[in-house]
Parts: sequence; C-alpha cells; structure tokens
Amino acid sequence: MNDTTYGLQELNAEKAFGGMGETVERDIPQIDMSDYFNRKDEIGEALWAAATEIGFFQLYNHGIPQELVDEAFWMSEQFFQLPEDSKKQFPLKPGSNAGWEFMEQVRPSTGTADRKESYQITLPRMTGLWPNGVEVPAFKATMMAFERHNWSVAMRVLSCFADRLGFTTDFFTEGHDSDAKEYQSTLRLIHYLGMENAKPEDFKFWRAGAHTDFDCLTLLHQKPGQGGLQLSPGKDAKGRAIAWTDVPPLPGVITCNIGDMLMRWSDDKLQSTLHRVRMPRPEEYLGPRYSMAYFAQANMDTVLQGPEGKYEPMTGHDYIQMRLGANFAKK
Ligand SMILES: O=C(O)CCC(=O)C(=O)O
Ligand SMILES: [Fe+2]
Repeated sequence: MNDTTYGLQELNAEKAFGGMGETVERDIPQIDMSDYFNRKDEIGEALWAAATEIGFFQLYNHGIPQELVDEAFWMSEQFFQLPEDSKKQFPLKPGSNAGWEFMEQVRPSTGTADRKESYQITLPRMTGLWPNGVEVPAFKATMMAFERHNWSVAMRVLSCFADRLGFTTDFFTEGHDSDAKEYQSTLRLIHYLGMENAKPEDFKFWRAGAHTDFDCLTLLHQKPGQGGLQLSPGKDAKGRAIAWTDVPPLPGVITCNIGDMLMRWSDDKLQSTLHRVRMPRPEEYLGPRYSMAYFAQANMDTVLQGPEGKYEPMTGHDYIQMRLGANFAKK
C-alpha cells in the first residue's frame, strides 16, 4: 500500500464518526508504574494487553509530581485568561504545532471547529512564542520541566512496547531524541470554552470532534470534575463507531492512548482508538474545561518502519505533515 492511499483511507474513515451514538460502560485498564525497572516485565505485559485490546489505559504512580501537574494547570489557566491581544503575539504557525490558536482546528469527522483554544509547545520551534514572566510568571520554566517529565514517562511506556515488538529497548527513545533539532513531540495546553452563557445551538457542536491521534502515544492530564472524554474502540461494518465509553478524569492518573503513528510503526499490532470530548449536559458542570496533552511524535528524521515491514517506510516529518494538513486546512 503506498503512503497516499494509506492517508486517504484514514481520513475517509474519520469522516464517518460525527454522530452522537450510544454509550456503554467499559473498564479502562489502570496500570501501576511504580518501581519501573524492577517491575518492567509485569508493567510491559499490562501495557501490551491494554494497547492491543482497547488502545487506552491510565497510569498511576507514574512519577510526575502532582505539584508540578497542578502548577502547569494553574499556569495554563493564567495564560488563557490573558487578553486576546496578548495571546495573539504567539500565533500558531501552520504545520508547526507551536503557538496559540482559537477555534482553528476543524476535525474531518465533524467539519466544524472544536469549541476550544490551545497553546502548543514544540521545543525546537518556540522562538518568539513564549509569554514573558510579566504575562505569566515562571511559565516557561514550569512548562519545560513538565514537558521533560512527560517525555520521560512516554519513553518508559514506549520502551515496554519496543521490547515486545522485537526492537532494542531504547529504539523509540532514540526515535524521539529530545535533544535533537528534529524533535517534534508536542505539549498542548487546551481550554474548552465555558458553556454557562452559551446559546442552545452551541451545544450541537463538539468540544473536540471524534478523532484518532496522529502521534505514537498521548499522555493526557485531566482535572477531576471536568469530564467529557469518551472513547470508542471499534467500528461497525459501515465504519461507524460502535458505542462510546466515558473516560473518567481520575485524580493523579495520566490517561494514555495509542496514536496512528505507532499503529503504523507496529504493523497495526498496537491499536489507535477513536475518542472525542462531548459537550456537558444541561445538568452537568458547565464551566470551562482545561486539559493538557503530551503527544510523543517520532522526530522528523526518524524513519517509521514496522518489524514486519507491512507499510512503506515514511519519515516522522512526512507523517505529521500529512495529518496536520487535514486538520488545519484553511491556512
Ligand atoms: O482534552 C481531552 O480530554 C482530549 C484531547 C484530545 O483528544 C486531543 O487533543 O487530541
Ligand atoms: Fe486526541
């Protein structure tokens, strides 16, 4: 299968998932990451089962201090509360995954803009894009520390997958080398707009339309009380999502999912899973929702090639550009 065909199939499939659908309860595996080096086999087994079956799991005892997560959330809120004129100084540059955007991401599944704004940090591309210490004190230092912690957790998870795929233990760490200028993993701070004063028709839209992620692995930090994330692990014969399951925003856990890049890189052994963020119902909390997602994306010059060679080799750069082009197409 050539690369163009692969991309189109994925994108066409994404367009089929716009409707509300049914809801069903499913268990999301919870995995204890403590004592990682001594327990790596056991952890790897649990991760592999979760990643090949449902494609979603929640990590606890993951080693990121709760204080740092709380500080990053607090600073994210301070950033989004800046006046629009301040945030405009840091515009998202097309194709870069760096900078601030307001309702620019249009999901192929819905054809409408997600009701959100985001600020994305891709470290080698941040020149001129950091708010200074007057706008949000200590923002850069906190986000850089938080980014590194997320990278490190992601590499531990990916190393377990490398062991089982027959790669060397550090295979994915080398492919996501965070010191290289080709590094393109992204920390995305997200603010979904509060719905307290919204018009009834605004509730027809999605906070985030149904999608699979483009990356290898997503580490999502949610705030208790700010739910709405749902996943759907399968598709019916017509390509529609089978049923949706709420992913609870538990305190202290990192919610992880496999993205399409790793699905391809693993010759489809690891499962990328469709998910979305729905609007609150009238009786639920209607205030703003904040989340932070770290997307581990292979460096631009890393060649994605599965152990069995199911797909043509493709660089990390080409893969991400193909997917960004379909989501931010208006620029
Ligand atoms: O905010 C969330 O809970 C999920 C965000 C998400 O799926 C994404 O940005 O890819
Ligand atoms: Fe996502």
